[in-house]
Amino acid sequence: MSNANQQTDMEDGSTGDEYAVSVPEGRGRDSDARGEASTIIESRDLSVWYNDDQALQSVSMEIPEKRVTAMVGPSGCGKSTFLRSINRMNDLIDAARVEGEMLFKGKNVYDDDVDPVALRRRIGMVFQQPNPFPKSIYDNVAYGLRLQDRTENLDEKVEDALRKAALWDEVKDKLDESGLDLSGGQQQRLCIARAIAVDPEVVLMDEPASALDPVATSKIEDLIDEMAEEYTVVIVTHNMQQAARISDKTAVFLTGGELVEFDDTDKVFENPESDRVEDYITGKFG
Ligand SMILES: Nc1ncnc2c1ncn2[C@@H]1O[C@H](COP(=O)(O)OP(=O)(O)OP(=O)(O)O)[C@@H](O)[C@H]1O
Repeated sequence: MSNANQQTDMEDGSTGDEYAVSVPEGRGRDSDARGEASTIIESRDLSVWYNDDQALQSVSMEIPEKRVTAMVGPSGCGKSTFLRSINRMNDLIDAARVEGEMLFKGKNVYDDDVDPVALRRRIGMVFQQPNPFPKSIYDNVAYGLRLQDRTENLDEKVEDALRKAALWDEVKDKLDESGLDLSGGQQQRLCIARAIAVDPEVVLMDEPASALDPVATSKIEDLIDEMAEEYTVVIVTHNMQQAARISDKTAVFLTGGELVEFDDTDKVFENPESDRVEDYITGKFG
């Protein structure tokens, strides 16, 4: 798909959530054409607390394989907390406590015999701020492969990841230069290349385009669409137009960490079940 004509979300050029949202014509992903997908991740009554404050309330959701699932909702409603629960990044936060289950291919990732480091190899993550290592472009992409002693045909693997991240043509002649010297949008695609170099099954993205300009955002959106051919993508976004453009499924969280609606993206945006969701997506609150 091309988002070249969608560089801003609103006619007045703003990108804020404060205006009413409608589903754009020619939505990016056509779930029906892809048929049924099996569930790869399933949360069952998942609740998360930070000390005594509950951030997620008994969330149950099935995330389809090789699809794009978007999480939207007002600030502080628990989107990032849910995302981090999938690959146990919340383990790194001392105050965080999890109850319930998060199944990845049927196995609860919180079982005692699950190694979180191994889990994160299968479920990679891309953050809001591009965070390349202060290393060469090549070494950024090769990093995870070297850690795992998977250095056979390393050049090919690095090229393959950079191609999949739609960055190869821009960097192939300067692989030895620092990743930090790239533009913000290129740095984010480098982080995506680094995440996919180790062949994860799932890529979690926490507002991956919110620090980028509209052109770089459009490239990331196109890339997410392509990534879903091979990976399951779960993305947190503040931008509901973006969710409508790029996702197959949308989860709407509302204040208090409640999952209020989870359905096909066009259903959520065109005909939501819940009045609260309708109010939220039409900008009446949030
Ligand atoms: N490390 C933390 N320690 C304590 N409380 C936290 C921590 N991280 C998040 N919280 C709290 O948990 C709740 C959910 O936060 P979370 O970041 O998951 O929401 P969000 O929907 O992703 O918000 P935003 O859109 O603003 O990023 C908030 O009340 C937040 O203050």
